[in-house]
Amino acid sequence: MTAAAGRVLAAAVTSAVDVPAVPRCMMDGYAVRAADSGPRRLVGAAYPGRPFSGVVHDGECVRVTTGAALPTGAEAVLMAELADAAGDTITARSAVPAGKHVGRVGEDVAAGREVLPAGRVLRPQDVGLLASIGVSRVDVVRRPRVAVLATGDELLPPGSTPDGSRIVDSNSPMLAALVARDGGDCEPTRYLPDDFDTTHAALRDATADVILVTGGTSVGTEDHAPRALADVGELAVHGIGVKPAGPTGVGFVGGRAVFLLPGNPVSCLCAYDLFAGRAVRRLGGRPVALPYRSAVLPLAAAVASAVGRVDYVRVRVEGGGAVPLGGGASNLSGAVVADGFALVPAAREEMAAGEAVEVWFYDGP
Ligand SMILES: Nc1nc2c(c(=O)[nH]1)N[C@H]1C(S)=C(S)[C@@H](COP(=O)(O)OP(=O)(O)OC[C@H]3O[C@@H](n4cnc5c(N)ncnc54)[C@H](O)[C@@H]3O)O[C@H]1N2
Ligand code: MOO
Repeated sequence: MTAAAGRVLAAAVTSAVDVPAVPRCMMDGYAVRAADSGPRRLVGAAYPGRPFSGVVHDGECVRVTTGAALPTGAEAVLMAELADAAGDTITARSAVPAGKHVGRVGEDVAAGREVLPAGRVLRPQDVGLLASIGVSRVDVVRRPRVAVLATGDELLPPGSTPDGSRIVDSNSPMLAALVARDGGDCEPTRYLPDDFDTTHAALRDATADVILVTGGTSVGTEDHAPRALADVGELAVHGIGVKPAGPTGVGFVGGRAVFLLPGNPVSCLCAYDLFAGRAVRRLGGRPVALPYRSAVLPLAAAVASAVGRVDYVRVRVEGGGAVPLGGGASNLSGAVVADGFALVPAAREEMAAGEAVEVWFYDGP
């Protein structure tokens, strides 16, 4: 069942049983009849899993520990600290009303109650609760499989040292971490040279639910992905009013969603978060909205934008304000020092210092 934590429940779970199944003692002490007063004779003991087999009558009591089934006939538990024991005679220092320190049947979970709805992302305590009602297997939504096709003759796989004009692929490990966060599973990255036929074949042969292509999305002579996708499937969108991430493309091959993510690492991050991540989350049964907590903060400085374009602005939070950071789309360090990002709406040409802006925090929900 531990493996179910973090997964999305496919169907609601209803409890077939009461928890607890019997009235239980909530304190260490003595199980007594409430109407009874005066000294009581100790007639036995009950422990969790080892109930008292007799019946408690007036003038009697049974030693109990927390979690023991309340013995038949008993109505309350007298806490050990409130009792004086002299041999087998137990005297209460104060009255014990019926029901005192007794957990009722089904007080945790009543039989017939829906304990977890479909679509729930299972938390550790959910898994524990499922175990407590005797459920050892649940149906969960399959994790979407995601293929990453990293294009570029210049790329060296992670683990390499940058070598002159050859750079180390930073997009794939970042995407694998983003996909894992969103409940998907990335296949090992496929490295593709800047070549139309290879890109075309890789798109045609991919079997994953979602295909992420990084690099080669723009209009350069070596940018083959848009044409390859248009030829092998459908290029529904190419070029969006978002900066960075302008060359992003979206399409399909044989019913699989394909996202063309720009090679510049910050653009890749932005395009994944604003577009591809939604598909991964949706296919895995999770909420599609950005998985980031947000807060409305005043901008510490003006931000220039353009009408018709959404700007993805990395910000640091300082003194309660959002400080816009510079740094281009090719410099991932800008997104590393940022606490989060703000989006300048398409209708705005700029945002002024002091204006309230919604900041999405990279650190998560
Ligand atoms: N004439 C134009 N040139 C460019 C335009 C444009 O509209 N007209 N758009 C610019 C924008 S915006 C971006 S973003 C980039 C998009 O480039 P591509 O998606 O075609 O990506 P590449 O050219 O292959 O690479 C860009 C840049 O990113 C580096 N890169 C690529 N893959 C990775 C990776 N896996 N890990 C790390 N870095 C990677 C690559 O080496 C390049 O430096 O195009 C502009 N040009
Ligand atoms: O997507 Mo590009 O990053 O605007 O340079």
